[in-house]
Amino acid sequence: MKDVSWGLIIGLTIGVVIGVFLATAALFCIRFQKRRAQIGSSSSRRASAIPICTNGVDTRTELSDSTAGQESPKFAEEAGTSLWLEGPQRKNLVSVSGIPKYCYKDLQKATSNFTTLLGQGAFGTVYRAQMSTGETVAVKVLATNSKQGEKEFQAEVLLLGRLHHRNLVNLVGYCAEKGQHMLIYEYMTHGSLDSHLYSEKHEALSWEWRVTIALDVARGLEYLHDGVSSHMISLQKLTEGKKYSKAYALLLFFMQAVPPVVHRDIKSSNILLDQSMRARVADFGLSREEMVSRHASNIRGTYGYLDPEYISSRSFTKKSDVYSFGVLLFELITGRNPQQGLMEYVELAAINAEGKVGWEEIADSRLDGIFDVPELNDVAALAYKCVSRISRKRPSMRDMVEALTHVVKARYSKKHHSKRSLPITVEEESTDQEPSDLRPSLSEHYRGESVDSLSDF
Ligand SMILES: Nc1ncnc2c1ncn2[C@@H]1O[C@H](COP(=O)(O)OP(=O)(O)OP(=O)(O)O)[C@@H](O)[C@H]1O
Repeated sequence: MKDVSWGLIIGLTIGVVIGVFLATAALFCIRFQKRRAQIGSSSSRRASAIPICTNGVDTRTELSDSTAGQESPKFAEEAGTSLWLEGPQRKNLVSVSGIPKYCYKDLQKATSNFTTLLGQGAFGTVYRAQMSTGETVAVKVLATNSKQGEKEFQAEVLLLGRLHHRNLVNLVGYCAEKGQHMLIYEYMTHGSLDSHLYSEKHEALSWEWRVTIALDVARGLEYLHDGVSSHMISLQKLTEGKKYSKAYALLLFFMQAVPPVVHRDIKSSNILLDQSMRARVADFGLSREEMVSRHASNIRGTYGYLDPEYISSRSFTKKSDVYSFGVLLFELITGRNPQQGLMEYVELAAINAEGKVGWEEIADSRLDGIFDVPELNDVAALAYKCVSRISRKRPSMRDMVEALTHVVKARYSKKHHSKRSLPITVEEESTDQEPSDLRPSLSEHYRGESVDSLSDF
């Protein structure tokens, strides 16, 4: 009798759970269809029609502007939902991943037959493409000597397409035709950070802007390292203000959740600056089989930024990225190239600096002494923790986001101590939401320009 009633209870419970699950799934489908219809018909501020090749036939599909990034969550949602359920595309990898597939001939035309060269990297050649829709993108044509097969390429595209953050150079499409593999990225108007630090073509970046860039990079890396937990915050945001129902937000969350990604090649040439001079991490999520350091066999990465522990153990971890990030911070402070003895210079300065003070000695001469000394010391002390030889003593990227945010907030409150009328919107801050009033305004990214106004972008 006891057995029968237990069986009944278990049976009923399973029945109820399955029933609830099916009802919820049905609700999702209805909401998705509705949402898809809305997205399809909405004339989003940034939306543009991009020709997309599907099963060999050109179709036009709504796609948000690549520059939208995280400022507008529409891109991820549109890619994730509107394309995902497309009937005819269902069998196509493009529709499953939600990543638009571009036609070779369109890209050929948009790059004037691959002549609009932006540069050459370890993975291939990058071109600027002006699409017929008016959108500008960067096309990375992967080197044909790559050992990567079709499946690996598709897997890479699938992963990259799931990573979306405003401090990443997001993938907006791909092309696999005529034996070529291409990745299409958002176009970064202001080029790479290293050109701003070292090229006379650009004015020197102000100290304040350097800190802002550091915080941007920290946020991008934090997202890569703790992707899923960052999404927890996004989930919270999705449900805020009843923009989406909890169930719908939960589904979006699971569709976008990504495994942690270790970058493996953080360096100033992999930090690109967008039209607002906002820093974004590039070249993440790419398989790096070919990317072997010129200086040591089987070591992948770039000389000058390599974690010494990785060199000895051959095991690359998130903390190896933290090390490279520390080097990048010192690069921002000193304006010196890590491949030309930066860390030796830092180690010498560390003897005098005793950890927390005296780092101003190594400040970039292009700053002309215009920086807040305690702030520079704080950032240098943080950088020094990142480059600790013992990886477990290094902070996490989350710690770095917190610490750098604190530096910026302290600056803000110091500056506005006497101007109490301006509010500090501390609550605004989260891992993927920029507290815009903590950033110098656009006109202030070059050295010597006033940063009294903290106006929004
Ligand atoms: N999305 C983009 N927008 C604008 N310029 C870009 C973009 N992606 C790359 N570039 C430019 O193209 C050039 C080559 O970039 P790529 O990332 O392939 O190589 P790299 O970072 O210079 O070197 P490596 O591959 O060794 O890291 C660089 O000058 C870079 O600034």
